[in-house]
Parts: sequence; C-alpha cells; structure tokens
Amino acid sequence: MSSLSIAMAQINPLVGDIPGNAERILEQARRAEAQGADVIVFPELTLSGYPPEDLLLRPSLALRIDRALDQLKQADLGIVLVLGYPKVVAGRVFNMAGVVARGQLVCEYAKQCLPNYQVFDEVRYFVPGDSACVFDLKGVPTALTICEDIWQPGPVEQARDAGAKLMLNLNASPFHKGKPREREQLLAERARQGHMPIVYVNQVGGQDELVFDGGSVAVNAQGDLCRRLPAWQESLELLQANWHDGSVHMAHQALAPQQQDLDSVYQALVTGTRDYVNKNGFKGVVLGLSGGIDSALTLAIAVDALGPERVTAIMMPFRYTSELSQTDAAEQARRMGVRYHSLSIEPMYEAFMATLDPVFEGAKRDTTEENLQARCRGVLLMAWSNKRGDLVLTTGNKSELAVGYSTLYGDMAGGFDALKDVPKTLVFELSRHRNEQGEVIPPSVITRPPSAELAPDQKDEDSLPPYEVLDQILALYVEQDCSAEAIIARGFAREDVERVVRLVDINEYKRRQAPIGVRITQRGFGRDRRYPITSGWKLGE
Ligand SMILES: Nc1ncnc2c1ncn2[C@@H]1O[C@H](COP(=O)(O)OP(=O)(O)OC[C@H]2O[C@@H]([n+]3cccc(C(=O)O)c3)[C@H](O)[C@@H]2O)[C@@H](O)[C@H]1O
Ligand SMILES: Nc1ncnc2c1ncn2[C@@H]1O[C@H](COP(=O)(O)OP(=O)(O)OP(=O)(O)O)[C@@H](O)[C@H]1O
Ligand SMILES: NC(=O)CC[C@H](N)C(=O)O
Repeated sequence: MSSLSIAMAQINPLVGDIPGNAERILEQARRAEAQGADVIVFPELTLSGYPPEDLLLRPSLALRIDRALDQLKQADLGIVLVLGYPKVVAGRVFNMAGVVARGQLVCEYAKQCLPNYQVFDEVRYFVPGDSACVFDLKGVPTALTICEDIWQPGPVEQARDAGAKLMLNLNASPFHKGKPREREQLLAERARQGHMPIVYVNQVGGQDELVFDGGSVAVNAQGDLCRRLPAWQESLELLQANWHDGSVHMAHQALAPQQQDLDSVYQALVTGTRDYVNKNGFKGVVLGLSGGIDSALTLAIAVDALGPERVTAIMMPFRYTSELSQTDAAEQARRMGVRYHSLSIEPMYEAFMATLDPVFEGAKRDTTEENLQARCRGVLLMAWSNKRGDLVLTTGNKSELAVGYSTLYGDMAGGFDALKDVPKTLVFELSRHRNEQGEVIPPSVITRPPSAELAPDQKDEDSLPPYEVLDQILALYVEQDCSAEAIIARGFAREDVERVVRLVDINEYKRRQAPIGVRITQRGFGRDRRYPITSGWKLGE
C-alpha cells in the first residue's frame, strides 16, 4: 500500500494576467509542498484564467504561455503540478491540461468536449483533443479531464478503458442557482461509471458577468463525497488517498457545508461585485439610494463586498420623493456606516425644462419629464465617479430590465449592476434573508409597495402586472423559451402575457446598452441570450 497526498488549489486567477497567475500557482505549490503534498491540482486554464475570450486570438498568446510554463518548470519544485493553459500548436489552439514534474512537462491532455451553449463558446477558439491521457502518479495510473469532459459520459469511459484508476478534473464551472448540487450528483454518477475516484477542482471568483463558486470536491469510486472545499473563497486543502489492490481508496474527510440557495445567491452577488470592483482597480463604489428596495439591497451587497468605507450612497430628492423615502435612505446609510449625501435634483431639472420649454411648445407631460429626473441623477452619479474614482453601481433588477422599465442614460447610467439577473420577487427574498443576519435594511423599505416616484403617488404595479405574476411569466418566456400561447395555456391572463412578452421583445435595444451584472440563473441577459435588436420575428412566438 502507498499513500498519496493531493492538494486541491481552488484559486481566483485574474484573466489575462499570465505572469501573475504563474506566481499564484508557484505560491500555492510551495505551500502545498511544505505541507507534504505529492501533487497539486489547479482549475481549468489556470494560466490565462477563464474565460479568456478573444485574448486567445492574440498573436503573443503562445509566447506568453511558453514563458510562464518555462518559469514553472524552472522553479525547482518537489511537488507535481497539474495545471491548465491554452496551447497553440501549428496555429490551432487547444484547451490543455499539463503535468509538470521534476522540471519537465511530462504529459499533456487536450480537452475533448468543448461547451458551446449558454455562456460558453469554446468552439470559437479551441480545437478538441481526441484521446485520453493517463500518467503515472507515484505508481497510480491517473487520468486528466477538463470541465465539460465530465458532463459527458465519453471521456470518463475512455480513461477507464485506458487503465486509469484516478481522475483529476480541472474546472472553470460558473455558478447558477442550484448548480453546486447538480455538479455533485453528476460527479457521483461519473465516478461510479469510471470505477475511480474523481478530484474536481474549480476556480473561484468573479469574471465580468460570470461568478465561480469554487465548491471543489472529491468523490470516491463508489460516488460518495469525501471532501468539499468551502464555497466563495480561495482554498488550498490536502486530500489523502491510499493505493492498494489496484484501486485508489479515499476515506471521508472534512466536508465544508453545502449552502442553501439564498445564501449562495447572495454570496454570488457579493463575490461578483467585489471582484469586478477590485480586479478593475476602482477605489470604491457610489450609488443612488432612493429609499426603495433595489438600491437598499444593492447597498447591502456593496458593503458586504467592499466594507462601508469604500461605499458612498447619494439620495437625490425631487418634489415627488416622499419623506419616508428620505428618512429610510438616511437610516439605511447610518445602519451600514457608509458615506451619505443628499443632493436635490430640483435646480437642474428646472434648468433643463427652462431650456426645453420653448422647443416643446406646451406639449403635454409624459415619460419625458420622468426620464429627465432619472437622467439628472445619472449625471450626478457619473460626476461623482469621475471626481472620486468610484464605480457607479446601477440597481436595475432582472424583471425591470426584461420589460424595459428603466431609463437609458438615467438609472441605467453606470458600470455594474449587481441585481441584473435577480428577479424582483427574489430581490424581496434576498433582502429579508440579509436582514436575518442583522437588520441593515429598514423594514419599511421591504414592506412598502415599490414605486419609481417619478410622478405623484406612482406605484410600479399601476403599469405592470403584480411582480409575483410578472416574474413567473418572465421565467417561462426568458429562461424556459416558452411561447406566449404556451404561457397562456398554463393559466396566465392573455392580456398580461401578451403585454409582457411584447415589452421583453421591444426592449432588446435597452438591454444591449445596460451595464453588465452578475449571472445567477441559467439564462441571464448577457452572453447567454443574444437576440437581434432589428427583427421581423412575430412577437412572442
Ligand atoms: N429600437 C431602438 N433602438 C435604439 N434606441 C431606441 C429604440 N427604441 C427606442 N429607442 C430610444 O430609447 C428612448 C426610450 O427609452 P428611454 O429614454 O429609456 O425611455 P422609455 O423607455 O420611454 O421610458 C422609461 C420607462 O421606464 C420607467 N422607469 C424609469 C426609471 C426608473 C424606473 C424604475 O422604477 O426603476 C422606471 C418609466 O416609468 C418609463 O416607463 C427613445 O426615445 C429612443 O431614443
Ligand atoms: N430619490 C432618489 N435618490 C437617489 N437615487 C434615486 C432616487 N430615485 C431613484 N434613484 C436611483 O434610481 C434607481 C431606480 O429608481 P426607481 O425608484 O425609479 O426604481 P426602483 O426600481 O423602484 O428602485 P428602488 O427600489 O431602489 O427605488 C434607484 O434604485 C436609485 O439608484
Ligand atoms: N468550462 C467548462 O467546460 C464548463 C462547462 C460545464 N458544463 C459547467 O458549467 O460546469
């Protein structure tokens, strides 16, 4: 019998920072070696980060990767490195996993299953591999696979047939609600199918609209979960295995708890916001705090992501802003300990109207005046951003973005929208959930009916179906691709469905100009939903 100590390195690489990622790899490898690990496993495309998108098309890619691999080979490590990188071979790019041992690249495996659905478009960049890679790891025949390879039955069966007794699987598997459970079920099935344990290492952290939860795990050949790393943080943990009677055996070891859905979604929003702000070098964030629930939840996320000292909230009252909105906003800012200012938009609104009145020639009031209020606020927030170097957080939720219930260059002006993929009903649930950990949002913000306060006594539900109904229709239409008729057949009022579906379709132009935000569902308004703006498609079908 011999023992094998496997370090699982759940790291947060920075996309494109190949030298920096090589340093991160070396730092983790030295730590793992000092703890006695034989091998260290990193996530998919460790050197480039995931997804590198069109950086993969840059002419200097091969040179940069070769330089980093040379640095790793020359590092004089006693531990075996298993890492991922894009590899250019005769002008074709492979999504590669490589094993570096004793200063040599001892074997390489090219990903065979290239995901090309939802947010993934690997076929645009990579050529698939066609064979298993089994190498000797302290006497154990060990196979490599990369992320999507494990979502299909082929590569595991192929590795088993090639004699592998252990599988190391490198991942960049983005989060959506429910995904951690889905992955663990899948891994159990694959381990049983391959008759071998699988060590699954995922990356963690935010990358533009994607967020990676980590949640790396190891399952034994029977499909039992033996190890789970904590979600939403970098983690380096050692996994002990024994090799005897021709099999790798793993006992149950520490299992970080699996989170409830609301916890994991909230953490996804916090992680996505934090990494966007930090990785893009912003000092902090600023947002308009209206006393409504969207900006309240966005503020809580920002503070949990960055700490109160990096967050500024600005209330910008107008004649329709209620007293309650102003006291709630000030109270929430106090509870969260953030910088708070109140800047009236009355004078600038009046100045715009005075300029426009002669050319509008007494035209009746409509949404023009409402949008002007939102745009005055957008101008102030962007001025703060320019002067102070803070990123403007917008606050639009998925329901609003779906139906175009927001103002271009007004409340849509900004750089990042934490709630972009969060339906309004989930905004309420998350706000209550956050308050259970400490009441940071004044309860009246959660209990009062939502209003844009752009006209006297305005309520969102005067112009939209109730959010419970709206969100169900949107989930069916946007996330599940149902037709309007199919949604009506499920019992929703024809009038509501036709109106909502029409609004979704005609507001594509607005979403194309919206800031990016954290994707937490299987279908966000981003990389995974690409509709033409100019389109003759009959609405809603
Ligand atoms: N296909 C297309 N391609 C490119 N641009 C297109 C376009 N169609 C219109 N446009 C442009 O877009 C303009 C219309 O968009 P926009 O100016 O945004 O204005 P619009 O969508 O007409 O109005 C904003 C709506 O959002 C509501 N709102 C505003 C602010 C906050 C909230 C809230 O509660 O969160 C709700 C407000 O009550 C109103 O119903 C048009 O005047 C035109 O310039
Ligand atoms: N009086 C205000 N002071 C500061 N910011 C405001 C004010 N009114 C609106 N905003 C900004 O514009 C965003 C959209 O606000 P609006 O009230 O129109 O819609 P909402 O979707 O109900 O948002 P919220 O629930 O945050 O009020 C707000 O989240 C906030 O960032
Ligand atoms: N990077 C990948 O291959 C990811 C694809 C995979 N199905 C996942 O989401 O986990």
